[in-house]
Amino acid sequence: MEVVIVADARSGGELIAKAIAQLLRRKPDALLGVATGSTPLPVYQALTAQVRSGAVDTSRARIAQLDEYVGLPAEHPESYRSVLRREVLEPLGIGMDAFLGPDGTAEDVPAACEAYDRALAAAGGVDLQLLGIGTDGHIGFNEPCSSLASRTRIKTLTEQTRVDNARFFDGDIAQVPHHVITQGIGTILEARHLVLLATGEGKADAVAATVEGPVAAICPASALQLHPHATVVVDEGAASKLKLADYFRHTYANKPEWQGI
Ligand SMILES: N[C@@H]1[C@@H](O)[C@H](O)[C@@H](COP(=O)(O)O)O[C@@H]1O
Repeated sequence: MEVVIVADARSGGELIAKAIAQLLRRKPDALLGVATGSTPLPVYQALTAQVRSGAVDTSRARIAQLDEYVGLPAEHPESYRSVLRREVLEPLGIGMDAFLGPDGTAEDVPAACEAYDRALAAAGGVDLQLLGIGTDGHIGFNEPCSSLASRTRIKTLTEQTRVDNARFFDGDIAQVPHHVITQGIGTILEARHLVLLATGEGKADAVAATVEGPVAAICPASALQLHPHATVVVDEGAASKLKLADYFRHTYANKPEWQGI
């Protein structure tokens, strides 16, 4: 696992957007796994700026969703499908025909979950999966004690995650669904490159457990330690509880630039 400590969220966004641009130059129809939440927004903004300046071409790129609320109509402004359309697809000029996501409105949710895993595999797998992290170490919506081998499935949100996400629902927790579909940890680990972005001191404990703690289901993001190409990008706040911060700074500063992340 590589840990890159950046000055702020904006620099983190630019670094990851650069890696995505490099991937798209190598593979124009790459399947990009994207996450919702506030943290990845600087990545999407930096990538959009690159598209507008002509530095990167996203016309053949494909987008895959990480997770979704169960029961919210697809057109609900806070369904993750709507959020991704607004924050990723439209700014990057990518159409819904290049979008893969689970059906959170399906009558048969387990069948919809299995269908999504099959669709990801049929699309050739995710090339780069961008991840945020919950304060409890969750990735996607894999809450603590999720199986590290899990596939896409339905999960019940913890009260903390519903409280955290109420800000997207007028601060009204009653509007936050209890159930979600999330790519499983086993599914996420199949992506070729995992890039987790965490910013702010509020994520410092979760980041320390992810990077320096044991691989354990209590911290789902610690499963990244099992992946051969995982990059954790953190700002100073999110890095503040890393014991090996100086080591991470030193190795990244001395890395050959052509390697990228
Ligand atoms: N399902 C999403 C996660 O994918 C995201 O990483 C997390 C953190 O969100 P934020 O980046 O806003 O802190 O929120 C939600 O739970």
